[in-house]
Amino acid sequence: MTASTGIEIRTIDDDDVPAWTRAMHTGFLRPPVVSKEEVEIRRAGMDLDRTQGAFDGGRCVAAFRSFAQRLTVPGGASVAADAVSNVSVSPTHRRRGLLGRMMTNDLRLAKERGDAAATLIAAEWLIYGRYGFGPASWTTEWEVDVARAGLDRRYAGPADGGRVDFVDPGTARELGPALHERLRATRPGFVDRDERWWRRATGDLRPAGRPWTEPFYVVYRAPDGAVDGLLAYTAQDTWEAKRPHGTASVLDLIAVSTEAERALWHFLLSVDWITTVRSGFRAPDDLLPLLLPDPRAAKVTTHADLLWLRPLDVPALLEARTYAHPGTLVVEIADPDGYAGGRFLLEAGPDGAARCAATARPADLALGVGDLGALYLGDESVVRLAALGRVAEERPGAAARAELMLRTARRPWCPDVF
Ligand SMILES: CC(=O)SCCNC(=O)CCNC(=O)[C@H](O)C(C)(C)COP(=O)(O)OP(=O)(O)OC[C@H]1O[C@@H](n2cnc3c(N)ncnc32)[C@H](O)[C@@H]1OP(=O)(O)O
Repeated sequence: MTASTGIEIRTIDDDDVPAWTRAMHTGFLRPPVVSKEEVEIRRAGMDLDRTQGAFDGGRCVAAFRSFAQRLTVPGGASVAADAVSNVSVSPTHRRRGLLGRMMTNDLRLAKERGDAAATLIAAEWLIYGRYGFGPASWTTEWEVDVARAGLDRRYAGPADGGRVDFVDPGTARELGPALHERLRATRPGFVDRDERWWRRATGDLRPAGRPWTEPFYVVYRAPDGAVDGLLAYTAQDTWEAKRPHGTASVLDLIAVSTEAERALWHFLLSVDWITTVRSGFRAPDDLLPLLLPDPRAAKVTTHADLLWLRPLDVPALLEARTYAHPGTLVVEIADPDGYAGGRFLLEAGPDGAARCAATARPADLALGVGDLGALYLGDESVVRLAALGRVAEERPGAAARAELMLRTARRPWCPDVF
């Protein structure tokens, strides 16, 4: 095995973008071809100061980049996060520490910038724990057997006076951002979507070399005319022995009210010729199964971790969110990388707001920084981690108390893969 010492890691410049993109494709098992058009599209979305490449004798063999992100936390505030993406090391150069070197550089700069946390969507479970990331939100995908669901097949639209309409991609691009912002302000785990996100999702920016299938876009308007829901889906038209066996796959379904959510799911589940609906990656406690008369018609096809979170500033993080129960807690955080370690006093008031600062008081709980990442959005159970020996209960009863404070009524959900 060759050491990584002869390999230069540096931020890239404009001339490196084609080679960097090729290196990324190589690690992601995509054909190692890069068109001029793809370079232009990618370049426009990259912050070169935050884009690293590894170069072996001038050849780019690894890619890594990060970007500024807002992450919604329990209570609806958002924190500045360092979103890590496009991590790819060529198979010829794997396991020589290249990812480790690029991650170290990136986290150091994120800490210097004052980001509260780093985030990523992990390709594999075993990669990122060593860098202090923990799985902070999970996702579930269902496949609904429409015939079994028991919904009224005579459905002719929302009964609440609202309406459901198809819109063209341009209208989806116009209406989507404001709707998403309304939802993002209420749902922990959501991350911001920029203009590029909407342009890509609506076919206005198409990465070269990958086929584009125009989705159907549907909006739900409440009785007062407000756009409260947006659905994007593709459909596959399949027949067997003169019987329709179509599948609809949800790309995005965002809604700010139960009525909107119900209307959009009911609409999709009543489209003629569609016998199977794939939900896409939803929150594990999504309403979908329980909207069906027979929830067993919705079969779980994926249940997995999605958003991983690496705390960088514990007081900033713990003060940004709210708490379901008032209380005080002293947590001792171990962070071998030195960014977020220490002992902190968290004091949550009856209004849910909290103060947090370093303290010399004895710890109630001791845990690693990655486990704080897993607990932060309220999804993981302190008691469960204590049972596993990952949270040490230094004061009897502290785990149960922390559980009451940290858990959220609805589970956090990140609908975006970045
Ligand atoms: C946020 C994202 O973009 S997720 C996408 C990640 N990319 C991919 O999965 C694409 C295919 N894989 C790759 O590109 C690479 O193998 C990477 C990026 C996963 C790892 O890069 P490498 O440069 O090989 O990692 P590096 O050598 O720094 O590994 C550091 C440690 O992590 C371990 N590790 C790295 N990847 C994995 C893995 N997939 N599974 C288990 N352990 C891993 C290494 O064994 C090493 O452990 P050690 O220090 O105990 O020996």
